[in-house]
Amino acid sequence: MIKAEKLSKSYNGIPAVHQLSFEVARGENLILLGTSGCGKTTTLRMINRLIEPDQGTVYLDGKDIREGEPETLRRKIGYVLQNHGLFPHYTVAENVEIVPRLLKWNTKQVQARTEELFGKLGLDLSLLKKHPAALSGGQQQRVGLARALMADPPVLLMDEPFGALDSITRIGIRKEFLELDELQKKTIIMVTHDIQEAFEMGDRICLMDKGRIMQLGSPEQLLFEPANDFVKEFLKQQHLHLELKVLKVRGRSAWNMMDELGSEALRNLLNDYKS
Ligand SMILES: Nc1ncnc2c1ncn2[C@@H]1O[C@H](COP(=O)(O)OP(=O)(O)OP(=O)(O)O)[C@@H](O)[C@H]1O
Repeated sequence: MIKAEKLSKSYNGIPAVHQLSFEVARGENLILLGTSGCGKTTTLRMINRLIEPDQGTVYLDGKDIREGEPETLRRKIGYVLQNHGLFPHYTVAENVEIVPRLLKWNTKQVQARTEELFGKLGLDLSLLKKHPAALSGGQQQRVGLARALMADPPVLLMDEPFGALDSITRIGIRKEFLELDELQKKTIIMVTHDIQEAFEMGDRICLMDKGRIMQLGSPEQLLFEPANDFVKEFLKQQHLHLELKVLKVRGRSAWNMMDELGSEALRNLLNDYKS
């Protein structure tokens, strides 16, 4: 569905992203994970042409994204910005109507889609008249998602979508996102620096450092088959917690997994639970 081929981007001669290549299958959730400044946002923004790469190509369904107009591309790709990215001087209604207005939907269509999405996202319709500042962080984030989903784009890019929320709200809203039917079939690329979040939400994780991919693989692969010392070190502190998360998320028998993977730490922990 999405293929990035040897993407590079420098700012003032300093490389931010270097020769990055990856593919994302239809319906897959790919997480771009890494510390601040490793090039996650630059990578994400090269996919919807908010940033043009110095080198390399992005393909959407086999077609070079530079071939059409950026606006046409962005209708196929929803974008949830860091800190919700709502326009502060627009009401909530005006914010969510931006793309439908561009697509010249009539008022009835806009209203029906807004009501549908607000229902699914647990947002009260009375919020439509308010300005973003009058909403809680969780509500703002949901409105940001609603705005990105209005035209039902097949691809969704999310840049630290939960970054501004406190940790309790964050866990709750993450769970809601995972269960939302609107997101089930979408191809999602999400940026985060939160390791737990990456392991909970990603089908695959692209761990980056200094503009390069350190490892791209399933959560299990990163945990149990780290490609290098960087990956090992990056996950070290939270390893046990992540092992349990992987088991829970994948819904597989912990004992089978343990035999397959032979993880000593997990074996000890499960033995503790058993006794
Ligand atoms: N417009 C710009 N001008 C100059 N340098 C930039 C610009 N945008 C990004 N950079 C630099 O490029 C590098 C990668 O930035 P990027 O925002 O892609 O990283 P990131 O991993 O998303 O970081 P964060 O998690 O902090 O958002 C950083 O060193 C950053 O300072």
